[in-house]
Amino acid sequence: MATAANVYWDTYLKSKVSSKVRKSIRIDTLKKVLCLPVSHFDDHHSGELLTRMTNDNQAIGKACSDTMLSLIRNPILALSSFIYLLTINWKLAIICALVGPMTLLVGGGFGKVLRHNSQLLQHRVGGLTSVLQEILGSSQIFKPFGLEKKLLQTFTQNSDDVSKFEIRGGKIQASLSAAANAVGLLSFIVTFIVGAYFTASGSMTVGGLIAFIQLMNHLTWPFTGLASSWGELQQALGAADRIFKTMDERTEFTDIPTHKVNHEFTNMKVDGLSFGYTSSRSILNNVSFHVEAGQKIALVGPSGGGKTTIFKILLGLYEPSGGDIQINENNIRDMKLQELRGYFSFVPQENVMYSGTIRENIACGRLDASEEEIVAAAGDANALGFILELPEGFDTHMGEGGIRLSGGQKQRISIARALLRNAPVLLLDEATAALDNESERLVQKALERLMAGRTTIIIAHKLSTVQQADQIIVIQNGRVAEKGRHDELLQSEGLYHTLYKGIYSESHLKKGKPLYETFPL
Ligand SMILES: Nc1ncnc2c1ncn2[C@@H]1O[C@H](COP(=O)(O)OP(=O)(O)OP(=O)(O)O)[C@@H](O)[C@H]1O
Repeated sequence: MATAANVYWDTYLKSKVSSKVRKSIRIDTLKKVLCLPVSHFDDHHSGELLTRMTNDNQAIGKACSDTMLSLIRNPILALSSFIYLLTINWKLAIICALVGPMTLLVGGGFGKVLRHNSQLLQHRVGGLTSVLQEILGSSQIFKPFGLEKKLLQTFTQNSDDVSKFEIRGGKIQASLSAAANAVGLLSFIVTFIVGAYFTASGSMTVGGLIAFIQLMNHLTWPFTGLASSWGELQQALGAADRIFKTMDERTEFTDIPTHKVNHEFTNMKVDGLSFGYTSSRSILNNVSFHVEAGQKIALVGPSGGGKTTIFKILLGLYEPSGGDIQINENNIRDMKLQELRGYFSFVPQENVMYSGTIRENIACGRLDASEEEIVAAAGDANALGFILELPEGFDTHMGEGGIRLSGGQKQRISIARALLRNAPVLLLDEATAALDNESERLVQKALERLMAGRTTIIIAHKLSTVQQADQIIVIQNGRVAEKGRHDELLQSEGLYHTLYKGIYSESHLKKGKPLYETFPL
């Protein structure tokens, strides 16, 4: 009964400790990840961060239970056995105890190699996880393009690489165990020979030798076990190194901040803005424009010119390398990031949906919004109709395993979020994906409501949006090529005129309607 209870508590407590440690590391790592700047995600594969949260976390959890226990328990066992053996024959006990330093030497040597291998292995596991993530998230593309074979090949190559380091790790661990056992066996043989000599010379009885040999096992196996545990500890320390590396990364915030919307907005001045994602390539050069409260500003220009980059800087996702941005006459460099972000609602082109209910997805706009406010935002975003038609309405689950919404429906959820946020400046990256007429009409109406009375900066693709703007800023190769209203820019016959002609002229000859509905090309 006592043994059964002992086994129960031993297993239960070890798993409890391991689980608590893993949970705490998982949460601390995620807290850190949430505070990392966007640039970190440009340079690191998400698979790497995933392995920190899974494999590395697992290794540390194990080390904190089984390994740590054996590192504490085994020396105590060895020490008590040693004291007992001393009472039988102190000379033989000292010879026998030499097993200790020898196994520790073996454990230390192999442990270093194991730690290095574990670093290399986890790096490859990170790569493999990233490849797997990409494959799982791209079924809409790899199936029509018939990429199954190519993806399998890429995955197999990465998997082979992981397997190579796993097998190498197994070999090192096996060598460590074999060497520790060999040391144990050697110590047994030496003790037996010396013991036999002591017995023959009369300084030890046969009974004493038999008792000694039976008991010495309790001295040698804790040490051989210690060598394996040492190896495991080294692998866990490798995992801890990687987690600490993430923990030491530079963050945007020291702790998860509280965000609040800033309702007061009078103007924004962007003066001589310069920026490059890397020091070797400049993306924005001396970009300047002013925005007054209530204005609609359209950013247009050829692809890759830097329009989205301007949004990223306004949202504080990247720091400008030169120039100034002032909001209400205050330089954004002197603001906290949460204060800066509090001026904006952002509607991206790609509508990101989280797993959770439709209600939760809309409430991302303002987490403390009431049910009435959520319903009203859905109504204004023309989303209420389709939400109420769903069997579970606002409680319908989205994301993996949940409902899949159409492109237009997702856009309307995104608009509802922005309406709920009710920030004074709207940053809108107009969608280029074509919707059917009815869906387009519903999205357009929702956007009109969202923009009404709100300062708006739009990365514009639709001709109608551009024509209605108070100011059009044409961005080309990271510079402001032209600024002005639609008519003024057409008259000046610059880049805007060329882009406009490109979408308008041919159809104008035919039906008086634009050839393309998006602008610019
Ligand atoms: N995270 C990044 N790291 C490095 N370069 C980037 C990054 N994001 C964008 N770029 C580069 O910056 C340049 C400007 O990109 P940006 O997305 O701002 O252009 P854009 O005018 O919005 O283009 P589009 O109209 O096609 O969306 C491009 O050459 C792009 O390759």
